[in-house]
Amino acid sequence: MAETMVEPLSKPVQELASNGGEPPERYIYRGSDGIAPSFPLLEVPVVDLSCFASSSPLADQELDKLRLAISSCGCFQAINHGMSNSFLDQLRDVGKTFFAYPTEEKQKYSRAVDDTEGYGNDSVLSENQTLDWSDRLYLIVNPEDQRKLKLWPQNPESFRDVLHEYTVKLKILTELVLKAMAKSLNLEENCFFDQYGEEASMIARYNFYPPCPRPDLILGVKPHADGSAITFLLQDKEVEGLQVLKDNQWFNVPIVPHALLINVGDQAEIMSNGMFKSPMHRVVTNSERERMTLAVFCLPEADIEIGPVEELVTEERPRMYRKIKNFVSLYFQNYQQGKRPIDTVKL
Ligand SMILES: O=C(O)CCC(=O)C(=O)O
Ligand SMILES: [Fe+2]
Repeated sequence: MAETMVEPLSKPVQELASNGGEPPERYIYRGSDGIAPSFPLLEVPVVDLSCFASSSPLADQELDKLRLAISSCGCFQAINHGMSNSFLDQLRDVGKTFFAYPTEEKQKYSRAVDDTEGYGNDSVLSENQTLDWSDRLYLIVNPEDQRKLKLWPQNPESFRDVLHEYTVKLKILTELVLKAMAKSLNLEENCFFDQYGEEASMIARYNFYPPCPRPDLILGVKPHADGSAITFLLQDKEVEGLQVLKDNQWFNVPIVPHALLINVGDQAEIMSNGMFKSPMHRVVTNSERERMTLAVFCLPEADIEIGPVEELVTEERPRMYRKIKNFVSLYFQNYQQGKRPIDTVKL
């Protein structure tokens, strides 16, 4: 995921927030899609993952729900994913504890100017880029031999174990979900998983959004679609902020306690020949409360060529995307220039 930086890292947003005053110009969002004072709520389907794990009589019904969800809004709330509430709380707690430390402690894990991994904020790739109102901790968690442990916080003490355990669990869930996505279209269950590969990468990103003095002018994350195959998002337990674009309108994504929000990324849209939608989404800020989320991006192995599954290319539905390897490298080149990376592989 090499990005080319044009200037050194800027101040943590957390410091800007605690210093008060008017936020710097570079954070003001100038998109035409504006930030209204309120938004309608999106009805995100809730899918019971336990129905896919065994030969449940409810499997067919749940597969229909899954297909409808990811071919319309591009995301669903996954419940019965096999992780306890207390474990999800621990995952949130280690992140919140880390971001609550003084800057010096966090900066032990700072990302290098020419890297994406570590503690830091929005990578500055162009002079006129609008910055996101968030600080992050971005870590490759899989394959395990690619972990850079020097960037993994040693405090709180349980941080590394908890994130490791989450990775192991999500690896299993990724396979389950990719197979269910194939079955929901009556395809051979391995058709997406084979393209994804056994040694796929998983990248974890803790997103920390300090309270923002101008939620009417500033976004936590600019509009984007994920470059992954699928993304798991552990939302903040109490504070909303995520919005999804549907029918050209922004909707708030509700918090479903104990659920994981799973969304389709560009690479699953490509593999499904556009049957599944990689939704545009963004994060709004609020002036009262901080918010923290944990996103895990699941990316197909970089040297496997991905492309639309042949069964999904028909006369009525011609091939929409060309085959591509290492989609992620192309992703960043286009994203910060305000282009949708997936458009560059459209036929
Ligand atoms: O924090 C959120 O709700 C979403 C973050 C997100 O979209 C991302 O990290 O790609
Ligand atoms: Fe995202």
